[in-house]
Amino acid sequence: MIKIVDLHKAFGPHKVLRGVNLEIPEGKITFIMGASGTGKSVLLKHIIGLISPDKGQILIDGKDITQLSEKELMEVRKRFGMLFQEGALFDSLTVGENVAFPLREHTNLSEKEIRARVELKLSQVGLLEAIDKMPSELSGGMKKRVALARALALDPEIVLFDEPTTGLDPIMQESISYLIKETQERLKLTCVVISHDVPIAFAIADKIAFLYEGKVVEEGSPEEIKKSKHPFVKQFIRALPTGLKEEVHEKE
Ligand SMILES: Nc1ncnc2c1ncn2[C@@H]1O[C@H](COP(=O)(O)OP(=O)(O)OP(=O)(O)O)[C@@H](O)[C@H]1O
Repeated sequence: MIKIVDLHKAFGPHKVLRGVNLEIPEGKITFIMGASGTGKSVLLKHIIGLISPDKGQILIDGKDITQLSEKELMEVRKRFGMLFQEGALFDSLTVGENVAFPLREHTNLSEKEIRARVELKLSQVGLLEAIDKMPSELSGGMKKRVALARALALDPEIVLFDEPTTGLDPIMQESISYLIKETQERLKLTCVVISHDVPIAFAIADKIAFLYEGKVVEEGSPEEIKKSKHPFVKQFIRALPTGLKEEVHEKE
């Protein structure tokens, strides 16, 4: 289990996180939602120790990772898979080489073992046939699938997703969401997903937490969130178009 306790982070005068408290249950999908610029990505980066807080704790199985050395953090990070917003495949490497990349970086597996693992991970996302293709030959959704295969290459226990469906058409969004859900259930992963997508969160999340003004203001199952009385949460889940949502948000 990941427990975030009273987390504070400012960049200069800009206080982004102002006392975040959140429990992320093991073997479940937790969505972190909130308006643009509220600090969702900053929070995610704290969870893997890429940013250290001004105050507060991140407990992973009871151990506070904010107190670890860089070397100890590297060990903790081996338990994580990450799928960043831009997908970030290496354009000059084939799909197979992209998935092999973390295996070459972090393991001593033989070439034969790497090939077998890459084939397994690509077949888990339904893209084995693309193994020798270049990223430029793939659609946006296929790239996300490859990025997911790469995030799963090291058999992580915890996978962090930063907006996994952004930039995809609605059909592809749904397909990637169900792939995440199906993979999470099959591999019993702990998933943390940052997303703006309310229907997808309601469809696949076990838990949803809303970040607003630097704090978690609402958390619970999708059913509980639907009944939220918090004005921001109510507005957000009414799924107004983004521009409009920000206008309403500013007027508050
Ligand atoms: N390294 C940094 N230095 C200075 N400011 C930063 C840094 N990282 C993030 N910020 C600021 O922190 C705020 C929160 O950023 P963050 O990327 O976490 O937002 P977000 O909620 O993920 O937004 P979006 O939904 O648009 O991705 C922003 O105002 C951003 O400019």
